[in-house]
Amino acid sequence: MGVYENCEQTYSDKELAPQHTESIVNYDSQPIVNAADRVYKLVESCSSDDVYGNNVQKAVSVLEECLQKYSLDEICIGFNGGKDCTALLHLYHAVVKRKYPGHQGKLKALYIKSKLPFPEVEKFTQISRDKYHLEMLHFEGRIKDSLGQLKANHPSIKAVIMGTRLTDPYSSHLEAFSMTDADWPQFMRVNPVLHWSYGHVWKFLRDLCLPYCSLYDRGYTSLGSMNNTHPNPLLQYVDEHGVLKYRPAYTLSDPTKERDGRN
Ligand SMILES: Cc1cc2nc3c(=O)[nH]c(=O)nc-3n(C[C@H](O)[C@H](O)[C@H](O)COP(=O)(O)OP(=O)(O)OC[C@H]3O[C@@H](n4cnc5c(N)ncnc54)[C@H](O)[C@@H]3O)c2cc1C
Repeated sequence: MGVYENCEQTYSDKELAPQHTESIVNYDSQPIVNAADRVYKLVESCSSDDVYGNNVQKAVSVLEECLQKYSLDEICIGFNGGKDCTALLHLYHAVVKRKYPGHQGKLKALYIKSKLPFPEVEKFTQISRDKYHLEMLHFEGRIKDSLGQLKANHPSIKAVIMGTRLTDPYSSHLEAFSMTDADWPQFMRVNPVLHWSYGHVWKFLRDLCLPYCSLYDRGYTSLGSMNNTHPNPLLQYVDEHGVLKYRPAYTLSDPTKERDGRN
């Protein structure tokens, strides 16, 4: 598993676990190397009534439009280790590979560290940095202040690609390309996965065998900081030994309860 050898169990590891050998799994051991081929194959083969496939297609075309409007130097992806931007990072990587096949440089990623980050999130962002060859633009503290520092320290950046979905708080008015609000540091917010559902994000991560933060396999369905995030109570169960456990995030059946572990 290369870079992932020391990391906590991911979905991909679980699929390889010995107890699962009786089932047939479409496992991709090199999902990042094969990103462009697999993503574009998915997009090219989807039918008009396939909501998931159409959402992936839409995300790819928003990213392609972004790459027409801005150079790679003018773009960074907002990456905090959450599931939405994990799916998005893979899409961005795939679209860049398709448009610039010989590109060897690093993609810029913005990571604003919260006051009390989960160590698992920190670790996952580092693993992703190495695996996707990211240049991390690292800040700490409030998002708004950090964006002010981003503008001052990296004046070439004009657009931030984000994993925001319409169901996120205060996001229902957003479009694929929306400037930040007038009282925020000015960046173009690029929102390729706005119309994705909770289930679409998990389908994408699991179908493409992408690594994701291990907290999601321990019942967390939406990640904030350590002081305001818990496993989702809807995923709780008691095992045969009477031990309280949590099912993985992708098993959550009611997507409206995604943030039930956050306060
Ligand atoms: C670039 C940017 C521009 C913003 N502009 C505005 C604005 O104009 N007006 C306003 O009211 N609020 C703005 N916000 C705040 C935003 O609306 C959310 O409040 C914030 O993203 C946290 O939401 P969440 O907890 O739901 O996180 P998420 O659902 O995880 O956030 C959605 C997406 O934002 C990005 N993101 C979130 N947190 C981070 C982080 N710590 N480091 C890097 N990327 C991150 C990721 O791409 C993530 O997928 C902005 C945030 C960012 C990162």
